[in-house]
Amino acid sequence: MGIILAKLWRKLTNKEEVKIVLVGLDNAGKTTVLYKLLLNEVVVTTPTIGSNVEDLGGQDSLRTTWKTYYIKTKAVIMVIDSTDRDRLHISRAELHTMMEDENLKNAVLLVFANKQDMKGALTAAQISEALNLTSMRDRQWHIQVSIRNHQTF
Ligand SMILES: Nc1nc2c(ncn2[C@@H]2O[C@H](COP(=O)(O)OP(=O)(O)OP(=O)(O)O)[C@@H](O)[C@H]2O)c(=O)[nH]1
Ligand SMILES: [Mg+2]
Repeated sequence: MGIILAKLWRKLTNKEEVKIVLVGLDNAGKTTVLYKLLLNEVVVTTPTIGSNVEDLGGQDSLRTTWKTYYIKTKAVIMVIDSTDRDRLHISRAELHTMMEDENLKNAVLLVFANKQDMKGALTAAQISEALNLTSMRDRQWHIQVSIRNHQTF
């Protein structure tokens, strides 16, 4: 995760400061991912690249606040609980609605298919299809599965 993001940041920013928002439904794993991310950032990223990471709460009532963070956002990371099949359609709706926001017109998108260590986790291809990622033709997007091993949890 750290390496991928470091590459993404470098590619995106050429060492400029970049704002990334981290979204996803409640329980997707955003705070967990952010914690891992910040540990990597302290060691690898901070000395060379400024960054501003926002982890936005995913509960239903909090999702309307997401858009207040979009201004000047260069990248969106949407964390998905890969076992949460029943709510993938909600993630899809939230994703497509948010990416229509004018402030996110040029933002790149990383879908992070989290909880791959859990039984019944959907694959990147299945999640990609459920989220209808291929419909986003003018968007630079990538889907990444988590590579966390089971012992971590
Ligand atoms: N097995 C497993 N559990 C995970 C993984 N990532 C997160 N979790 C667990 O999922 C639960 C929710 O994680 P959080 O990081 O709090 O989720 P969140 O997206 O920040 O949730 P909100 O703050 O409510 O929006 C916690 O119990 C985590 O330990 C993972 O990759 N595998
Ligand atoms: Mg959280």
